[in-house]
Amino acid sequence: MPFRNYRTRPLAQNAPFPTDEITRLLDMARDPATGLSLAAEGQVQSCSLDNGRLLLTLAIPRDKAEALSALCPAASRQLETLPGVTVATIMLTAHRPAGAPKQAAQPQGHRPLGGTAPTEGPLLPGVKAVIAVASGKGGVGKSTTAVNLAVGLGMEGLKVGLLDADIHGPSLHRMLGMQGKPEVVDGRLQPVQAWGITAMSLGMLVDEKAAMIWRGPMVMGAVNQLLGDVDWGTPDVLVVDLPPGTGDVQLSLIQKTSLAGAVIVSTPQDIALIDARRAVSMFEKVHVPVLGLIENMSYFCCPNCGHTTELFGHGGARQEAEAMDVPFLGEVPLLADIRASGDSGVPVVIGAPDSEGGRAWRKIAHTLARSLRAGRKA
Ligand SMILES: Nc1ncnc2c1ncn2[C@@H]1O[C@H](COP(=O)(O)OP(=O)(O)OP(=O)(O)O)[C@@H](O)[C@H]1O
Repeated sequence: MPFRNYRTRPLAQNAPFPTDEITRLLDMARDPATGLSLAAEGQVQSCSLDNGRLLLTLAIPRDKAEALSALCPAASRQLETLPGVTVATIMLTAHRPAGAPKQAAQPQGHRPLGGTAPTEGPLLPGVKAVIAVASGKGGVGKSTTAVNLAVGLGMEGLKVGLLDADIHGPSLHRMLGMQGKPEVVDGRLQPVQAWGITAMSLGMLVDEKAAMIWRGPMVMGAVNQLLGDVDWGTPDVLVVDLPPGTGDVQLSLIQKTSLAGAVIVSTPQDIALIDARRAVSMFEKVHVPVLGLIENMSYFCCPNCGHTTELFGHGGARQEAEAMDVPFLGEVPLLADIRASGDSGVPVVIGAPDSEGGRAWRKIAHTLARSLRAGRKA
């Protein structure tokens, strides 16, 4: 079994990952009827050990996903015989079988992390509302917005979950200051508590460099698992931070959950607004209500003299929202404090709730909370 891109963390003291031993143990959980095994079919994407919790991510052929996921519980038990391992979790992501023709991207059925049987049907049955935070263009502050909105909704008294579905660049765990690996209880990943909400990011589970090169089906497999295999409980709202653009993750999320709506983040720059328009139009085409547009990095306010500069122009998102007939939710300035809060893991709505940035996001969270409570569009 090829071991590529795995993180070398000692399993037992000072020992490297015993790759041959892992392969041998996975092979012991072979299906006697078909001869299939995770060792023969899987490619290791990442492998890590933290406080006795082993997390192994395997890429498997898409057409064997169901048969192989059924082997996960037995394979996990085998891995738990390794020294230093108390709980082993196997996460499966799918890839196209070699030589198979490319197909239009389609989300796959939900495949469990080691422990439970495959399930069908809509994911997130206990979640009352799912809100996507999206942007057409990268780097406009979508993740920063998702974090501050989610925590802001929590401050409004709602029970909130936050999912980082930005598979190619997960960052929420850092913005929330989350460390270590999530717990696994009864084969289900437990979201981590931070600042009054619960959150889960792929960045806590796999090697980020490995995830960066994942292609369509693997990305969608990972999203399905983050939705279906995490014990989200019964939050009032699950905020999902999407990757920029209109690709596989957006498609998977739309097909696998019933989205209550999408919030689009843009800077006032023309180029970002053109992409924001594309994002709005994608959600409208699939009948997902656009809850509104947020203008981030709206203007720069000098912390020394208070002078305001409109670095990327100003007011473009408000005009765009009017032109597209979607609500304008508000503008957030470009502030050094906001950048610093993202790096320090303390969201600005917590660290500086009365700063300009803190006030702006709390106001938007208030508007969204009101509309969620009223069960109607903001
Ligand atoms: N209003 C703001 N003021 C200052 N810095 C900001 C602001 N919004 C975001 N940033 C900073 O800009 C950078 C990019 O933000 P963020 O990661 O939220 O963008 P993104 O749109 O999610 O990016 P990606 O496309 O990579 O997912 C981060 O360093 C963040 O701290």
